Amino acid sequence: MSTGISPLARVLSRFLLFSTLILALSVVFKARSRLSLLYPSFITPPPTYHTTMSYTQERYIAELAVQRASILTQKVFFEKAKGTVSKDDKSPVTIGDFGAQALIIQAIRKNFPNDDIVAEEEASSLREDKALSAEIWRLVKDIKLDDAESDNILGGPLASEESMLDIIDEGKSAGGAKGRVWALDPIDGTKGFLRGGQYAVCLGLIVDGDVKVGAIGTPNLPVDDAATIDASTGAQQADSSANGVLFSAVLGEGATSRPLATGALAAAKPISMRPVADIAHSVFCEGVEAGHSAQGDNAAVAERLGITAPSVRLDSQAKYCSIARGAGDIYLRLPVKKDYQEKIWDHAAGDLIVREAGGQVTDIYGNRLDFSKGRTLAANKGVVAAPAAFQDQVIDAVKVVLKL
Ligand SMILES: Nc1ncnc2c1ncn2[C@@H]1O[C@H](COP(=O)(O)O)[C@@H](OP(=O)(O)O)[C@H]1O
Ligand SMILES: [Mg+2]
Ligand SMILES: [Mg+2]
Ligand SMILES: [Mg+2]
Repeated sequence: MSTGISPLARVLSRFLLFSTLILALSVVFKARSRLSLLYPSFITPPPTYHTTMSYTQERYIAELAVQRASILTQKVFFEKAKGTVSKDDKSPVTIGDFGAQALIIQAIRKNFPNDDIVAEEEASSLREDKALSAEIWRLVKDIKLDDAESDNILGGPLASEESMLDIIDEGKSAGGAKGRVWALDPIDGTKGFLRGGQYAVCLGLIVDGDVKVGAIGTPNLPVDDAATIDASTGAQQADSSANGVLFSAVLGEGATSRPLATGALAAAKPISMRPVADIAHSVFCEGVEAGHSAQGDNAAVAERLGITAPSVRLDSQAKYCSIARGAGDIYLRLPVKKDYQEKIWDHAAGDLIVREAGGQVTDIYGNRLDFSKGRTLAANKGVVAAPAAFQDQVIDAVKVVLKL
């Protein structure tokens, strides 16, 4: 049966419908583009403004994580659980190094799961040494901050011995010039730690090759920023016996120190390098270990600068922290071995803390440390840190002594 509509009428009506649709669409587009001249936001999404990131959360997590790991290192020291294994670079690796690395990586993973991590230690030797692994787990499993909320923020206790080993191995990133990379030295100055001297728990955040955040725990430095330095023991001497400091910095926002606490963070105060009128009256820091510290060359540089005060010898990034709060003025780390490449975890946090406290940090040629080259500072040799106004003068002396 016929419907009464001819095929021609059907084609015509479809054509009409189609052209009405096209017309309607063009009217809408015209109106939108006109409107967008007056109210761009009507069409275009509002522009996103890239303000300077404050890294508040990163600083907070770094400080808390370093604080919790420092509690472990102290526990390990006081229990005298000094089991060590040998590593390729012959530096002792202790229970504290592995345990602190696991605790800090867990905190980073919990809060910033997509970030890369470059950490000093790896778990392969532990997987072969079941007794050492079990001993580390015994000490790590109960470590927590007194403040439950803060501890929760870090992810609470680790789940198991096996997951602890896996977490330790999450610090194997290659680093480089792109993205967010945490540089972690769970115990810097392991030899100082074993001697009961200075050591530091160090964590830095590098974004696109630039250090943005640094946090360092120094459990054996006096809380008092103004404590005097005893050159013979290489440590600051405080009137009170309160030890344990947490330093931190964010690029462009200054450096602070606060007492290392066992729960929530203690109150922080700003720190800065002390004013130096004449470089000859300054004090310089250097490493204790002759294998890392060219003490003869350092002394020759000091002599050229007219410095007569004896050097202060400290292990670890406690040297950066000390000059950043005015306990000493210059840090000299001239190369001992020609081919040695400094590791990024030995410098990232300290470099930023000193610069934010009014200092300058360069290599022996006067070039800024370049954290974009991977796991090492492949583009630099040695380290020289000094009050910014005197950096050139110190570098000139270094160049003469090292015949650069
Ligand atoms: N030949 C060398 N030159 C410079 N630094 C070296 C070195 N051999 C090892 N180191 C590094 O020196 C760090 C200690 O520095 P300092 O002597 O200032 O305390 C060690 O960190 P760890 O103790 O974390 O292994 C290690 O990475
Ligand atoms: Mg080491
Ligand atoms: Mg180190
Ligand atoms: Mg270390």
